[in-house]
Amino acid sequence: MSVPLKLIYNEDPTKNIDCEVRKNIVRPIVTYNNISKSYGDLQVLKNIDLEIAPGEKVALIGPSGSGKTTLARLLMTLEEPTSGTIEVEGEMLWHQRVNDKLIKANEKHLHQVRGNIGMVFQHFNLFPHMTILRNVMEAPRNVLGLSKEEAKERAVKMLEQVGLSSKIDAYPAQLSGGQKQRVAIARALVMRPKVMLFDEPTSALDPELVGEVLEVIKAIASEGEMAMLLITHEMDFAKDVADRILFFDQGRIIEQGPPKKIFNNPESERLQTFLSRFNRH
Ligand SMILES: Nc1ncnc2c1ncn2[C@@H]1O[C@H](COP(=O)(O)OP(=O)(O)OP(=O)(O)O)[C@@H](O)[C@H]1O
Repeated sequence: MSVPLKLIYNEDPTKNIDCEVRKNIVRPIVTYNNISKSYGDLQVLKNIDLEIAPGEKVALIGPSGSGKTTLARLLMTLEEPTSGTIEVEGEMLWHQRVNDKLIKANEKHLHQVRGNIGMVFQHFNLFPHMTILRNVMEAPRNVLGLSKEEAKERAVKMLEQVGLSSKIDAYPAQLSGGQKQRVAIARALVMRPKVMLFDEPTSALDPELVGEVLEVIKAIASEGEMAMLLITHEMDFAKDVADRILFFDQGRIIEQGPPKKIFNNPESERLQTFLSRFNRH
């Protein structure tokens, strides 16, 4: 089925000024359409519209509790929106009721979508009883149905890419936090996702281990193929890696644009205040 191409970010010319991506005609890989999310009386996300282009690196910054993780969890289908839709490659993630008519999401596509999104959280959640190699081979074997040899070949390559070739026979308990997180990254990448979500991947690490993980993510980002949504409190990292920064506050995108603009010429007072806290450190 052909999906009409559209010029992304052109609905509101005030958004993403200077953004290179705007000049290109691309079908977004991820589209949030007027997404709201509430937990009881607490409205955590308010009418979010967001399109991410294939290969685009988007960083979410903002105060604690502003809704960044919730936005990522919705894409992983770990949560359902209260209203609005999310589409991945033009297919929506949930059934929708429009004018009392139920429009069903395509279950087969939903399954594919989940396989196309990799996620790395703050906590690594490795299987403690399996070697590093087995940890990375597990999903290619069980989800993709690859043979043992194929899964092993892929996993070994991935572990090489994150600098852990020498640790393939070790168990998670024998690794540092930074190494564990690099295994978690390899485990997500081995599935060859089209979109990678990183939710504060370094915030549970000792400060001296943060750099090695950020370097690995930067290297992956520079390869260019995957779209990335990065939730981070590391401003220099966001500046280096992202094509576009979204500043979130109280469930809304307050300001967005290329890193240069966001960090050098923030427009809104809220963003200026937020950034001044980091500059003081
Ligand atoms: N399952 C839940 N039930 C109730 N409230 C929730 C739930 N998950 C998140 N919240 C609330 O939603 C708000 C947004 O949380 P979220 O984790 O998305 O923010 P965040 O911007 O990622 O914060 P941080 O930077 O601290 O991780 C918070 O007030 C949080 O307490």
